[in-house]
Amino acid sequence: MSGNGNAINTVSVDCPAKTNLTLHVGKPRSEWGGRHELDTIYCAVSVYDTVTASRKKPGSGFSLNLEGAYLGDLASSGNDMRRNHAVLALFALAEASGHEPDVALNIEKRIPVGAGMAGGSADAAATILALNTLWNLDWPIERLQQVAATLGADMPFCLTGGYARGTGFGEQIEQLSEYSDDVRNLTRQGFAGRLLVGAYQAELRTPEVYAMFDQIGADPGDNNHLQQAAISLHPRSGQAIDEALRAGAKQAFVSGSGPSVIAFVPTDDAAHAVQSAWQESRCVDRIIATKAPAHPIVHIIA
Ligand SMILES: C[C@@](CO)(OP(=O)(O)O)[C@H](O)COP(=O)(O)OP(=O)(O)OC[C@H]1O[C@@H](n2ccc(N)nc2=O)[C@H](O)[C@@H]1O
Ligand SMILES: Nc1ncnc2c1ncn2[C@@H]1O[C@H](COP(=O)(O)OP(=O)(O)O)[C@@H](O)[C@H]1O
Repeated sequence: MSGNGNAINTVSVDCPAKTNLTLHVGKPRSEWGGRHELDTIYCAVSVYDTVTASRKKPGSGFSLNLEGAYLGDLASSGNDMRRNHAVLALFALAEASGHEPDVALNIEKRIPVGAGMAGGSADAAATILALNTLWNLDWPIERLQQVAATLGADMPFCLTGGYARGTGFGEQIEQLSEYSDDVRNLTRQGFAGRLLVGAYQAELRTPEVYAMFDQIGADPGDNNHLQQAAISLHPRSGQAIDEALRAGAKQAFVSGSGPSVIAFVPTDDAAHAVQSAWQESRCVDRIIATKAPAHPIVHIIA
């Protein structure tokens, strides 16, 4: 119920994108549908999609509206709305909680699509968090993560943001405090604070990147074991990493399955130098300046 005890009709959730500060990939497991064993440190970054969920007339079904200047393959008229990850999350939580999916979903997309930043998983997590309030479920995060884990490997993390260690196929989450040894160690290495995202119009399909990893493996010393596979499929990402490190980035790497590149830039000079290097070499299509870590934000609208 809202503060004055009336039924809630509209909830919106800002949900951040994710990157992987480390991503160690093991063997594919048949019992996980071929997904690989992972040991990863997830980190949410302050590029947000906003999902707004509003009640609709009983029996009227769901609706979905997408907004944003960079919708990638979501913009094509052929994109099946029922396969949108936010809609899959609506149906999964409706099923788990015994509700009808009579909800209007509006997604304001800012997270690059197919970029290795879990934009789809962020929208699914935002939908779950919005419905948890809209339907007055008030379920604990662990129960919501159980529903999310049925939808995708990195969805459970998107419900909490911040930092977390992911194991299993990425769905087993251990939240990490900013003061934990893991995070302090990564912060000391420069994996924190101000960053630039080098984004692309091109998208990489996650299964293809993992399949390429199975073929070519990882370079020794790569924090992201999918990095060489992503670069082999999208060489401009490798150029962006080289340009960023040469210009003074503390860390630069492919975000998850890519193609987007994350460059941590601790000073104004480093940020300006990386921005100029990327613009002059035209090795990225779009630059987003942001920071890490970040967390989802729930707003009760009406
Ligand atoms: C690579 C990572 C790193 O965090 O994220 P992105 O960079 O794509 O955002 C994740 O593992 C992506 O998670 P997610 O995109 O949810 O994957 P899912 O939908 O569960 O699986 C899509 C496909 O990716 C491959 N996959 C995914 C996870 C995993 N541990 N091993 C895999 O081999 C499988 O081919 C699977 O069928
Ligand atoms: N709400 C959504 N936002 C982004 N992508 C979505 C969404 N729903 C379904 N998808 C599909 O998921 C694919 C992967 O998108 P995304 O999660 O942004 O990338 P990644 O898996 O690389 O992090 C996209 O190509 C798109 O077709």
